[in-house]
Amino acid sequence: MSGRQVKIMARIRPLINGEAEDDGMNIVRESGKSYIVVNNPKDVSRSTTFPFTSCYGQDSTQEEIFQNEVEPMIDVVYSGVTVTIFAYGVTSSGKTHTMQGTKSQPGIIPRAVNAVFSRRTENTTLSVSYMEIYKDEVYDLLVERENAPKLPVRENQQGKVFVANQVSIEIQTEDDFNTAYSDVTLLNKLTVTIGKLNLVDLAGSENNKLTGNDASRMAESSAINKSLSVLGQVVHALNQGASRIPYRNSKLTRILQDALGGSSLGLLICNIAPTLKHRQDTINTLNFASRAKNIENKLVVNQKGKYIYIVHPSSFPS
Ligand SMILES: Nc1ncnc2c1ncn2[C@@H]1O[C@H](COP(=O)(O)OP(=O)(O)OP(=O)(O)O)[C@@H](O)[C@H]1O
Repeated sequence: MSGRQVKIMARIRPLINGEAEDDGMNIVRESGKSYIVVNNPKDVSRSTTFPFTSCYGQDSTQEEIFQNEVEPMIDVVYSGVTVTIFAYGVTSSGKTHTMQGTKSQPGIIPRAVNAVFSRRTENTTLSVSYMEIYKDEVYDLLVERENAPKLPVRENQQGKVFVANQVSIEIQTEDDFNTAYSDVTLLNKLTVTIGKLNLVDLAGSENNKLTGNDASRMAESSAINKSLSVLGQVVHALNQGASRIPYRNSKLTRILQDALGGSSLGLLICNIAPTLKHRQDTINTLNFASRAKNIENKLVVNQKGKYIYIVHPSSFPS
């Protein structure tokens, strides 16, 4: 992580649902560097190349991603460092597979929880809370939806940002976590915070087509669009060492301010689909990553919804 606060990596998912192999993209590895080349079938000379510190191809495994990218970060969590891991990409690009996975191919969240439990001492307790950001307002998902009040985002005297009035439940075992987790997975999209480890599964980004005349949907799209766009600006500003980081411009970045800033480490995973059909989405996602890396590009993103799930370990003196 030397010096860089947010590392950016890419993962190309395998072909699914009868998709045919085509020459949509390939990974080039040269002199210790790796690049994703997004091909332009009409004009090969206009293919686009995106450099990444780490690229994972269609045959990558959940295990190697966890071992290479995530496990070293978990090792520092108990030493007090905040780590935030984001999965970003369009619908069906593999975000949920990467973060959550399946029973036979568990992803980052269950592996990270397992790793956190295995490093826990007798004096550590874990509790969970979870919340949703919807139209830039925060709701408690442990409270019945109809009764759920908007939760205020506050700052304590030390300037630490927190979500006030949140319900949290203690978990004693990994099974307790799995029970809570299986409930929350019904909710589609989530963020997990394990103490000082935040695992963030952003909802699908897609081209921002604000069509139709459904005012509520348009408000939703535009709030989501803004929060992702601000996230890009925050990641970019952190990487640049800027003096002003625009955390306050959205609830998502405000809540993650403590996680993203200071001495924290981050990993942004860009999930992409392999075929030419997804070419424009892929370019949008990689542009998002590039923007964070200060490569000149434009960003147009949209996102459907956002849920946040938090596990807090606390240590007590023995
Ligand atoms: N690395 C992978 N290996 C095997 N299958 C994968 C992989 N990545 C994605 N898939 C499969 O591709 C499909 C879409 O992936 P996934 O549901 O993770 O996408 P998503 O980005 O979370 O989409 P959405 O934003 O719509 O929730 C799923 O059926 C998933 O199992």
